[in-house]
Amino acid sequence: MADARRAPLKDQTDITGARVLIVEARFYDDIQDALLEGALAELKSAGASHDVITVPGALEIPAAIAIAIDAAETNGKPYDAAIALGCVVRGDTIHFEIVSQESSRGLMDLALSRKFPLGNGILTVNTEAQAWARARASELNKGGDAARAAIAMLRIKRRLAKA
Ligand SMILES: Nc1c(NC[C@H](O)[C@H](O)[C@H](O)CO)[nH]c(=O)[nH]c1=O
Ligand SMILES: CC(=O)[C@@H](O)COP(=O)(O)O
Repeated sequence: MADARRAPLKDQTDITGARVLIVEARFYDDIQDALLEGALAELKSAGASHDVITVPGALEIPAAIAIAIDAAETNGKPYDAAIALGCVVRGDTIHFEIVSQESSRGLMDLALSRKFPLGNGILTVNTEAQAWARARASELNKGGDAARAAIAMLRIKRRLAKA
């Protein structure tokens, strides 16, 4: 597997108190627990609060994020960033391509159209073994990767807003 270590980003713009939405697809419960553990550890070290919404599968994640963002804005408690977590494992049909590509496209559309800091932690793998290699709670955890990406984008957004 390609080296999963990431060069630490230099931007340390304060995001203490940021509200982060996590939308998780609990298709593989135990793998999801590991991804969520990795993401929560990153949010804790960044001083951000979080809410978790659970959906049936990865295909539902983008819509759930859009619904939750709008509801939070209406309630006067907007989210500052979002993290998508899930695991899509290839089966016997082309459904894998649909679920993995459409969930990813939906997240990208959201991030671009709303200029919204978002991390994609949806694993798209051929086997559960590949998923576990990317979900175990360590520096390889893709849940932690997605949280770091969302945090990095939020720091950029806040820094540029002050510029
Ligand atoms: N096969 C996987 C799915 N499939 C379900 C879809 O995400 C969706 O919930 C369904 O098509 C109804 O709209 N979801 C995963 O998250 N992981 C999979 O491996
Ligand atoms: C990613 C999926 O939807 C997949 O797990 C479904 O399996 P299959 O393609 O055999 O129906």
